[in-house]
Amino acid sequence: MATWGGSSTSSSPSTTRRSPTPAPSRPARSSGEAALNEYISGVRKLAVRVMEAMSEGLGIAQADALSALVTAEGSDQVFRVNHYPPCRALQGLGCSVTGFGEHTDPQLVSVLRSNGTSGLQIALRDGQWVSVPSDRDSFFVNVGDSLQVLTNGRFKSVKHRVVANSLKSRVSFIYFGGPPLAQRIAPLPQLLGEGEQSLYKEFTWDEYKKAAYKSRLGDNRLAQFEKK
Ligand SMILES: O=C(O)CCC(=O)C(=O)O
Ligand SMILES: [Fe+2]
Repeated sequence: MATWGGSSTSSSPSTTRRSPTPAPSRPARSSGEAALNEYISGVRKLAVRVMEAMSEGLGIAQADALSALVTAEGSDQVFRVNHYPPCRALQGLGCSVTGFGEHTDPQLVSVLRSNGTSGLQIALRDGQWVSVPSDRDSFFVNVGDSLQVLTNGRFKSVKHRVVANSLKSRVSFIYFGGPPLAQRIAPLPQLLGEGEQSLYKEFTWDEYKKAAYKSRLGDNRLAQFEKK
């Protein structure tokens, strides 16, 4: 299938930026950079709140049991801007072109906002694709593979993709909250019930990232770390 736009193609420039943690240590060089830093710090706070609510929902007494991994010194955070130009050739054809192929995000949590143009879809358990409403004032929070492991599968990383729009350009801004490279990714001990074993082999975030880069986007990257 053809791919249209997205962060990996040169036809539509996009930006991947590693965010300083927790806050920039030097003054911003421009008002644009200052605004970007402010935005990143805001969505990071949102990610922390969501992870705290998840801990609470899981009955974990320690509120920051999950969120501490994204606030930790050296946490691995990425901010990405994707641009999908309109694919006018599709108009009236009743078919679609992939903008960003199906995948799960490897980090703990992703916080996405778009310019209000539709295109993002998630896969339901039965494999059916459903569109995520393209409200520019809403945030879409996605569970990543690492959070699936930390919760021993209680939260699942959801497969998603982007389908190009025939009329409007789509721009998305995504904050990916990852742990420090040396962080061991394993189910939280306080979460495991009596006799409950981890569903996954042990690995660090660095090992998982390296394995993810070696795999293809659409591969089930967690599969090689699942205990058989
Ligand atoms: O651009 C989008 O809406 C989603 C992109 C995405 O899933 C990603 O960058 O991981
Ligand atoms: Fe993604």
